This record gives sequence, structure tokens and C-alpha cells, in this order.
Amino acid sequence: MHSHHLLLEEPIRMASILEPSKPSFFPAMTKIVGTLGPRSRSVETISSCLIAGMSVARFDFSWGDTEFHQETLENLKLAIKSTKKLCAVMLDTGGPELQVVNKTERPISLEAETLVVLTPNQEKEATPNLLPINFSGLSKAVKTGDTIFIGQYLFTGSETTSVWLEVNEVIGEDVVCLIKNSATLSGSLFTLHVSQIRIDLPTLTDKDKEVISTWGARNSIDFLSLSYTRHAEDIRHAREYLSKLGDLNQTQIFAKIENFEGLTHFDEILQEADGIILSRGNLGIDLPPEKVFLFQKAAVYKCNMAGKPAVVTRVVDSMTDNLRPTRAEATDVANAVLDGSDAILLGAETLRGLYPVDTISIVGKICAEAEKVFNQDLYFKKTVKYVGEPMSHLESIASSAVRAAIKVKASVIICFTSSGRAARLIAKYRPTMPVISVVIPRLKTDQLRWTFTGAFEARQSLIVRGLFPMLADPRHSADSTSATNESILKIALDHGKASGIVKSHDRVVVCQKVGDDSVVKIIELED
Ligand SMILES: Nc1ncnc2c1ncn2[C@@H]1O[C@H](COP(=O)(O)OP(=O)(O)O)[C@@H](O)[C@H]1O
Ligand SMILES: C=C(OP(=O)(O)O)C(=O)O
Ligand SMILES: [K+]
Ligand SMILES: [Mg+2]
Repeated sequence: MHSHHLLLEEPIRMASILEPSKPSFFPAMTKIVGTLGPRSRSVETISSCLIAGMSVARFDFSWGDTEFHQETLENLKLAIKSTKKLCAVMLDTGGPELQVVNKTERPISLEAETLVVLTPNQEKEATPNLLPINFSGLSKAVKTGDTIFIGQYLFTGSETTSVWLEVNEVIGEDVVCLIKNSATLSGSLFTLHVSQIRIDLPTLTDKDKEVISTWGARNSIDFLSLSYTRHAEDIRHAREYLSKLGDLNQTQIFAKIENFEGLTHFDEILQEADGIILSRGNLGIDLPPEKVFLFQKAAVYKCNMAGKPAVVTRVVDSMTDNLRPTRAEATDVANAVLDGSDAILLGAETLRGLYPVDTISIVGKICAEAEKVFNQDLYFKKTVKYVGEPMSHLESIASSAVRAAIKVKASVIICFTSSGRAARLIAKYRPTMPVISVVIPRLKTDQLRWTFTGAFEARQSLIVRGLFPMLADPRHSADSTSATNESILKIALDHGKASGIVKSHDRVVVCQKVGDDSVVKIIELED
């Protein structure tokens, strides 16, 4: 096999594997999304998470009320202030999630080879033979032989608190199931996933709308993670809803692909969405185990070619209770990077895990190692070929900037942008060095007041591999005269120096507009 068929740059000396990695300012180019919850909500812990490399905080509204999440968010703001690390905010919807209703919250022990009835009658108490659920349409959606999975909220798959059921018979609104493995359901929230069926509930529920219009609007959320996206129409509908909520017309929508229906409509969903979350937790139940990797490779490739961020979930479940990942997990994280992912999303590990900070730090280190051997050359060629000719003006500038930066061994690419488009296009070509995206604010008006754009655009690049945003002073508002260009560039370089990514005598590639012309220039720094 020729080296250009390999994912890795060749050859790798075995001895080099044992050399310790040099510490670097950026933990990794791959971004880390952390779900914040009981174990990760003090200012102190969140600060440590930011320092360890978390750049997006996910607030999961499957669980917890707006007050709880607001308190966590206020702590996040304090942590951002004290660490001076930027962090974007993601609201994750509950969506059409099926849940077991266990009012007493007493543990329920289910025994293998016995029967349990799932009933929509929520007045009933949960017992080892009867589990009330929050959905009355289940009996119409399933048939004998279907597989149902019940797991603790943010189930890790490796615990004895998850159970597999097989539908035995349907009686009226009740579904009688055979329990396949013994397990004890303990905890306050259990989710239910039926393999490969259609749940007749809206993707954006009334409760989701309520949360978005209150908590979401109040906090100008950067990302909406749309749980159980199944059609492109789901995205169009959510966008239409956001467009009426002031600032939220700037919120990016990430489609969470977590079942077979979403997978079937992947291409049309990708066209409408701003990014994709490969929700491997749920999808891992819909897909046979031997197909999971194939979905990941195909989906990440499509995202890469579209230049839209791909986020992979459920990577180091075992770190919820342990200080080190399993071998399989450590390898899986690296493979996600080699496949081309932009970000890794942590769930149970940061929300209720014992080691949220260590998890972020270890995942970041694995990502950084994988990035070093990522076959950029092969990736670049693949992308150029896919895009074809003639290339758009800006895409050609962006790919040339990456090529030039690699050829001259630049330590950083500095990209001026207002909309964020140019920086995203540069990231699409997966430069091996960090990109400082210098977001230049633009003055805009809604006929009532004047405001600056830029804050959303800067934070939204925090989920894109390799992009590190810097918001320019609004006094430098976008006129791209050479005097303002020069003064902003100087600030960006100082920022790069202060953060340790650029040093004296380094080469830097700059992407900017001079007058009406887009230029790529290579500069060599002095002392
Ligand atoms: N304020 C600015 N000053 C100088 N160059 C800029 C500015 N904003 C964008 N550019 C450059 O203009 C080109 C178009 O970038 P793009 O991000 O699409 O612009 P916009 O933000 O206006 O949509 C790129 O070469 C980019 O580096
Ligand atoms: C991230 C996932 O979904 P959630 O944590 O919202 O259940 C998943 O299914 O992988
Ligand atoms: K959710
Ligand atoms: Mg899920």
C-alpha cells in the first residue's frame, strides 16, 4: 500500500512514541464540549475545565430546571472572567425523548427472563413489573420482537444500571416486554430508546420552545443542539423559531443525529444545519455495533467536505468513575480526530463524573497527539478534488493560505473576518497550525438601536478545529483601510506572542482584504 493511502504520515519511529510531548499553549486544535452539571458547576471546577481546554459548555435541558442551569451559567461567566478563556454556550433540547417516570425515585431491580409492562399511566408507581413512561403512543409504534433500551440519564453503556428489553406483546396502550439482562435502575432520570422506530412527537417540543424563549434568549445562546433531528424540516422549523427571538437569529443550529431516521436524511439535514453532532449514545442503540464506525467515517467526511463542524459524543464513558480511559476509549478518541472531527462532546464524564477536569485534560492530550500524525496532505488533496473547479474566489484564497502556511512552516495563520466565513473556510482545509480568527465588529441597526456584530461569530468558532478567535476593538470597525489593517494585525500578533504561539523570527500567514482585494501574505517576524 502506498503511503498516500494511509491515514498517518509515514514513517513513525517506534522510539519517538516514547518521547514525552512538549507542553504547548493550546491543549489541542480539536475542541472539547463539556456538559455542565452537579459535578461541574462551581466557579472553581469550571475554571479548571476552561484551563484544561473546554471551549464550549453544553447545558442539557433533558434534565434540570432553568434556575439550576442559570446558576451554573453565572458561575461559568465568572470563570471566564477570572481565567480569561473564552467559552461558548450550547443549549441542548430535550426533544422527543422517552423517559421512565419514577416518582418515588426508589431503585427498581429488574430481573432477567421476567416480564415488565411499560404503561403510559403516569399515576402508577414504578415497580420491577411495571414502568410508567411519558409517552402514550409507544404501543402503536412498536411490534413484537422490537428492542428497547432503558438507561440512566447520560447512560454510559458500561454500567449495571442499563437494561435491554424485547417487546413480547402489546395490550391496549401497554407494552409487555421480556427483560434480557438483570439490572437495577437507580437515579432520578431514565431514558428509553426503542431501536429503529418512528416516534410521533415534534422535534422541537413546547417545553423546548419555552426554554429557548426564556433561558436561551436571556443568555444569547451561541449554539442550539437540536436533539433527535430527523429531517431537514426540523432545522428549518427551529431556525424560523429562533429568528423571532431577537439576538437568537444569530444562534447556530447543530443537528443531533441520534437515530436511524436522522441517518437516513443525513444529506438534507447537513445542508440546512450549521453543524452536526454525531450522537453515538443513542445511535449506538439503533445501529448494529459493527456499523457504528462506518456511520462515523461517512458522516464526518460529509461534514468536512461541506466545511461544517462535526462533533463526536460518548468517548470516555469509563472516566465517569475512573481516572484513566480504557484502551479502546483512548484509541477511539484518536480515531475520531484522524477521521476529521472538529470537536469531542463529553456527557456523563463532566456532568456527574468524578474527574471532569482530568477527563478534559486527557482527551485533549490524545487529540493533540493524533493531530500530529493526521495526514494533512492527503486530506488537503481530497478536499480540493471534492470542491472541484472553478473554485470560488474565497475558497481558493483560503486553501492557498493553508498551503502557503504549511510550505513556509508558519507558526500561525491570522485571518481577518466579520462574518466568520473566511476563517471557517481556512479551517476546512485543516491547517496544521492554529488559526487566529480576528473578528472585526460591524455596526448594524434594527431601526431602533445600533449594535456591533462579532461576539457570536467569535464564540461560534470555538467549536471549529484549529480556530482560536479574537474579537477586535469596535473602534477598528470594518473599513479595511491599510492603516486599520496594520494596527489590528499588530494587536493580533501581540496576542499570539502573549499566548505563546508566535515567537520572534516566526513566519506568519495573514489573510485579509486590502481595499477590495483579498490577499494572502507571508510575514517574517523580527525580534
Ligand atoms: N475587516 C476586515 N479587514 C480586512 N480584511 C477582511 C475584513 N473582513 C474580512 N476580511 C477579508 O475579506 C475576505 C472575505 O472574508 P469574509 O469572512 O467572507 O468576509 P466577511 O466577514 O465580510 O463576510 C477574506 O480575505 C478576509 O480575510
Ligand atoms: C449526546 C447524546 O445525547 P444526550 O446526551 O443528549 O442523550 C448521545 O446520544 O450521544
Ligand atoms: K438532550
Ligand atoms: Mg442522545
